[in-house]
Amino acid sequence: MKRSSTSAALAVAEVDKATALQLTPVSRETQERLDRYVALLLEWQAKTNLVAPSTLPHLWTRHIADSLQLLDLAPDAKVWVDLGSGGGFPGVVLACALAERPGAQIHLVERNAKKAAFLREAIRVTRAPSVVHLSEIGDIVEKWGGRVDCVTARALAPLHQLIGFAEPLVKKGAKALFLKGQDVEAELTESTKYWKIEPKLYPSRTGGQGWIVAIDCIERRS
Ligand SMILES: C[S@@+](CC[C@H](N)C(=O)[O-])C[C@H]1O[C@@H](n2cnc3c(N)ncnc32)[C@H](O)[C@@H]1O
Repeated sequence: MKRSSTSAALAVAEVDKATALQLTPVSRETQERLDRYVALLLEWQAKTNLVAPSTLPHLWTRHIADSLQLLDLAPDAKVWVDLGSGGGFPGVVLACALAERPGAQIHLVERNAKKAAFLREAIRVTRAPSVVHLSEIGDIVEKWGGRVDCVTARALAPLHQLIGFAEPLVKKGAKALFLKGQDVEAELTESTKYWKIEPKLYPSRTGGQGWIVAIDCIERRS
């Protein structure tokens, strides 16, 4: 890349980071953790596809603020389970933000060994309170033994499948928070064929056509 285009890219990234931190402000300690996470992600992105390359110039708004906005919807939650964490959204970002909260623990469930290795390294460099489970989601949620306050997922599966993944944890008292795109209404219509749910919908703070679906109670239709 030529020097002028490199500095233009850096300027775009700076503006994006400032925008993200305005949308979802964090403490200085959390920002330092997130900076370490972003540096690691950019290093690994060269060899492992962790996020869509087209989203890299807007990493802070598209991925980090998108993840951070979940915190206000579960302000007292300490134990989180993030399903299909991939490159760490929203799980690693939440873990960075909750690092100072006593008792906070974020479980990251990922079946891809390379991505799980990245997640472990991200936790190491950020010292975030988190555990990586290299596992199929079904195997983990069915035998979940401890407390869980919140279950999250982003870009993992259609909503009716996410509800099926989350059901055992919601039955144990967790609130489900799913980050969804513009087709949320159609996905909700499909979901109600299989599940009795009373979802709440929140528009994404990061703009675009995104929505957050919050569900407190899940019952399978017979
Ligand atoms: C499209 S990526 C999204 C990653 C991240 N949540 C994000 O928003 O950037 C979906 C991730 O879920 C993982 N995944 C899909 N199905 C899974 C399953 N049944 N059990 C565990 N991980 C799964 C994939 O390996 C992949 O890393």
